[in-house]
Amino acid sequence: MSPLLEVENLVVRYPAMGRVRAALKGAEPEFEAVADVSFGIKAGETLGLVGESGSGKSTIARTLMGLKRAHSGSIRFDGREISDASAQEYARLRREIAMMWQDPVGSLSPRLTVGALVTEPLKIHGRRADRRAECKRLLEMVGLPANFAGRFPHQLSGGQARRVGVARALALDPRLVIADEPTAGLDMSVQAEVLNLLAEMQTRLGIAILVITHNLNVVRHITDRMAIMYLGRFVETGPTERIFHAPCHPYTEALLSANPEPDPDAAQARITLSGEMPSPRRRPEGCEFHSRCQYARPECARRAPGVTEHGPQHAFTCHFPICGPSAA
Ligand SMILES: Nc1ncnc2c1ncn2[C@@H]1O[C@H](COP(=O)(O)OP(=O)(O)OP(=O)(O)O)[C@@H](O)[C@H]1O
Repeated sequence: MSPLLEVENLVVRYPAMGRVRAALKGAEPEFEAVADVSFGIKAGETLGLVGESGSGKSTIARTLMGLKRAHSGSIRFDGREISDASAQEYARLRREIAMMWQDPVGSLSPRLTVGALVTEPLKIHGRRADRRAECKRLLEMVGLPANFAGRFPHQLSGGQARRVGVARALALDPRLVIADEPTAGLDMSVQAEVLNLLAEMQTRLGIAILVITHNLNVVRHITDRMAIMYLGRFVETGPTERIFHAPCHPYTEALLSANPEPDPDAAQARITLSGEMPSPRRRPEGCEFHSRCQYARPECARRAPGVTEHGPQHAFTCHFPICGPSAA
């Protein structure tokens, strides 16, 4: 089955500073927030995008939604190139690609009722439907009683607001949902409820989901595959369970070790990364992770690593991986 979404060699740039200032300083006027990223997602599959703040996750989401233009590379949705789509075409595409924003209460208009919020996408896209019946159907689908339609966002708990966000995202029967930090700010028990809901929606509706998160528990709970981002690049990609069991990239190892684990032995093995992620405005020479890598050798500062395939759908970029010989 060919992927529903195929991204190839995507590069997204932002202005580094004012153009005149950049020219005066002899600096590059733009920098790459996303640098040569490729991935695909099939219908019914969930891909997790993980990385520290500033690694470029939201920029990928914004580019897929047509809110930011790609500098180069290709984005194909259902076989169609969409990276150069017009604003009108993107407006149509939003029926098929839905976004679940990070802050559900903040992203829901405070003056609209839940009923109006959930059915607003139908109105925007001129879809004829019995809105009251659609609202009931969507609320029931996400486990909320129909009488929630009369409530306002401030009357919802965090978990209920997240459910309304899911219902709204599903209103137009999308084929791809981009979920930005779907559990941020929720208690552990509510997080599990929301994740179960997403997993259930995916199985029931066969949609593809791209989950963007810092939270590795979220990734482990609902994704089939994961991509670890550092400075706008993927440093490791592969099946989620495989990476959790045997990561190859030292950055992945450090992220996994920092994940809260009930097992005290695992907690002792926590790796603390030195310093902060460098700025993509001034990329380090060689391997871009070398300044923070506990295994770095002189060669790492000199030469950027290429992509190494390590078994089915598993790949990484590191000169001295921690996973041993390829299991391909
Ligand atoms: N509008 C913008 N103009 C200039 N630089 C930007 C803009 N938006 C993001 N950046 C920069 O691009 C890089 C990637 O940012 P991005 O928000 O995509 O990262 P992220 O991984 O989603 O972070 P977070 O988890 O905090 O949302 C960062 O260096 C950020 O400072």
